[in-house]
Amino acid sequence: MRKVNSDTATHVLADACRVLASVGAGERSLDDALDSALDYPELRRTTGSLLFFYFRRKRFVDKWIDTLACRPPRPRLRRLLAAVLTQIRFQSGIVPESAANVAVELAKSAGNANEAKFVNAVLRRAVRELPPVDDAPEEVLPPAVLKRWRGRYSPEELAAMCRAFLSPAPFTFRAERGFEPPPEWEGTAVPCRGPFRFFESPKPGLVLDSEAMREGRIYIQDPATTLAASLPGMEPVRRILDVCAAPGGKSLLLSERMKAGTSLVAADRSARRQEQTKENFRRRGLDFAVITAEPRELAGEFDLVLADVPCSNTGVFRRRPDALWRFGAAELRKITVLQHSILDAAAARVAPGGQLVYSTCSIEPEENEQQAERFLAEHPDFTRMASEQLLPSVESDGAYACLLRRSAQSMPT
Ligand SMILES: C[S@@+](CC[C@H](N)C(=O)[O-])C[C@H]1O[C@@H](n2cnc3c(N)ncnc32)[C@H](O)[C@@H]1O
Repeated sequence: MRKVNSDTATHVLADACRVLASVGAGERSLDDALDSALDYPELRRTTGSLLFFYFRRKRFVDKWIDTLACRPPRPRLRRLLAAVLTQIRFQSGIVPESAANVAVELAKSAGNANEAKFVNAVLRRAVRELPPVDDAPEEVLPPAVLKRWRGRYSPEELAAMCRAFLSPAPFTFRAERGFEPPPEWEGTAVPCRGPFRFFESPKPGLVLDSEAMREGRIYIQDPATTLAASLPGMEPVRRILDVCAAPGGKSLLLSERMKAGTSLVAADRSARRQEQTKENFRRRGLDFAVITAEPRELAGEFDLVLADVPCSNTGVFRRRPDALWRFGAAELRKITVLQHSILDAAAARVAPGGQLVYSTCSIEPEENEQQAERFLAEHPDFTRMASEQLLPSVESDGAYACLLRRSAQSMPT
């Protein structure tokens, strides 16, 4: 086992606590918190990895804290215990006693001797009595999610989803036509929709640091993203609008399918995310228009409109395990109202006879089929041409996409 430099270990643990405080009771995503709450951004990977383990095993770790502590720890100490117990039980490269020592020193440095004593007592016991780990869905999935999914999936499907939740997602990337990953990347082809080429590699460092990455010849993406981009027919399409484009992943996929002379407008409400869209297009040598605007502020008529809307992310829990812990009835209501308004705004930009693709990375019916049903009931000039959902598995993320066509006879909006 690796003995980690104690400064590094202290910084990682302290930053993990900061990020957990910033995530709070579910107001912020783990990715956003990692982007903004770190004192040591150079250690982001290590801190992120620890917190990914935590959100996959949150149910176990939280229960363990309750068993070990004779009284409920105050939030600051609970966060410290959550982080260090995750290291002790789930991070195989870490010596449990060293992790415990670092946590006790951190508690001491906060200046409260009683708190440090408490942390010391809890952790000495934890290291002596490592409890067995159970991978059953009721020991892993957040209760709110388990309750919903039990009604929808068979025990076998639920167990498979749980296995996927517990396994870190493989590092996958899309390669442009004609690009072959060099042998040292040890890339293996991954199945996907449409004419795209996806690979999995156990060497993310080599891939991320490559010339091909800088030139945009490859793009880090999950194969499930090809579902939305492979549905529309491209033959009559000359004008494309992506209303939720940032950071450009699906626009890039469409660019591989579009005919010469087709234009694409990539719109998104987030100026910050659009900087990344611009950079992704620049690397690829694409001169698509990038605009910052809300979907309802957009104008013009397009042969193909893509609405890849914000969602609960329940289909991408392998990459965002914290999303399942943020999921709840109130969040679902809020996000479906937003999706409804974005889909309506996107539909208004579809030319008569044009196509509309609605997509999410959720597997909740309210965000997928039920949105499509509501839309069709309110827009009789649209017809559903196809729709499909992928369930998350150890091979790919979950996704949903629906292709709608506007009648050629309908009046322009
Ligand atoms: C799922 S992401 C899009 C991912 C993108 N299509 C890709 O493949 O790279 C959803 C996007 O919707 C945008 N969005 C547009 N209108 C929004 C609104 N009113 N509220 C929140 N997000 C909105 C977000 O900024 C975000 O970039």
